[in-house]
Amino acid sequence: MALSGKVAVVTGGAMGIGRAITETLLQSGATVVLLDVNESAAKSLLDDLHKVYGRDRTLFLSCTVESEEQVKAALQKTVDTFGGIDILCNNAGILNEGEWEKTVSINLLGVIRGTYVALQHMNKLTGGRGGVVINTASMAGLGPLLSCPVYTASKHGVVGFTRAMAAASKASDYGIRFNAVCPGFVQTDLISNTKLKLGQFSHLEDATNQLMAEMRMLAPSEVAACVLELATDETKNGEALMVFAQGKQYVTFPTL
Ligand SMILES: NC(=O)c1ccc[n+]([C@@H]2O[C@H](COP(=O)([O-])OP(=O)(O)OC[C@H]3O[C@@H](n4cnc5c(N)ncnc54)[C@H](O)[C@@H]3O)[C@@H](O)[C@H]2O)c1
Ligand SMILES: CC/C=C\C[C@H](O)/C=C/C=C\C=C\C=C\[C@@H](O)[C@@H](O)C/C=C\CCC(=O)O
Repeated sequence: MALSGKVAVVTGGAMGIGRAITETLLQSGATVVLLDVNESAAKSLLDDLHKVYGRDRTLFLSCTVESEEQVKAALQKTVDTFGGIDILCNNAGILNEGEWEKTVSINLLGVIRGTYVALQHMNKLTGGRGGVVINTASMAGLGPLLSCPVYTASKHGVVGFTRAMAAASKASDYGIRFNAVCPGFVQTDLISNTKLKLGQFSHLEDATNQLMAEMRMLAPSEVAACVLELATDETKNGEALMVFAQGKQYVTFPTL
């Protein structure tokens, strides 16, 4: 299988897109460590996964991506348990325009934190074995969602950070590829009760619902399949892969 012998870490791996990524990577032969704050969801998922994949290829570690200490401990535990890290999926994210600082803290700072801590373990220049980092951005990381400006900003930041890290890694010979997956609307808890999550922009919910209807919904597994493509195609570095109901498309960015 494509990922046999590989060790993957998935943040926000207990639910939604992260759960689908976890399952897809396991199906491809990887060992998966899922980090999440939702212990009940994670433990329920682990029970299901153990029945299918056994107990030796999955591990749940309670960890918020907002905490440097917890992320460092979780990734060290991963290395101590499984010998290294080959794939990091910075997937954890929230939608909350009312608590916009928390949105930035999780969606953007959490991606930066996970990347920088994992770099210490993955970088070939510091004893790592290289690998790939896949960041879950959004179509809102490529174009503005009028009802959630801060979420949009956080996801634009994820795309920019991913592309810059890809260039830095290539120029520095870290041996690590960096890519972003940019889904449209996906049927998960994140898009439930959006009116509450839009804060001062809740009056724009209808416009977003209209866009949702136009773009139609994705299943989490469709996003996970694109994550697997970015993980296994070693020609992909610095890419942003758009995923929408009609298909998928790599973004062509302007050359400055
Ligand atoms: N659902 C969509 O329409 C959509 C579209 C594009 C991108 N995304 C992005 O996909 C990612 C996953 O979202 P989802 O739709 O699966 O939502 P979800 O709410 O179903 O899952 C998010 C997971 O992240 C976990 N999480 C939240 N805060 C955390 C933290 N501080 N530390 C660790 N884990 C944390 C949650 O417990 C949950 O398990 C997010 O980055 C989101 O922005 C979602
Ligand atoms: C309320 C937010 C819910 C979920 C956030 C999640 O990340 C999903 C995002 C899904 C889609 C985002 C689309 C962003 C589109 C913008 O670029 C918009 O300004 C363009 C409008 C229509 C695009 C169609 C077109 O350009 O032809």
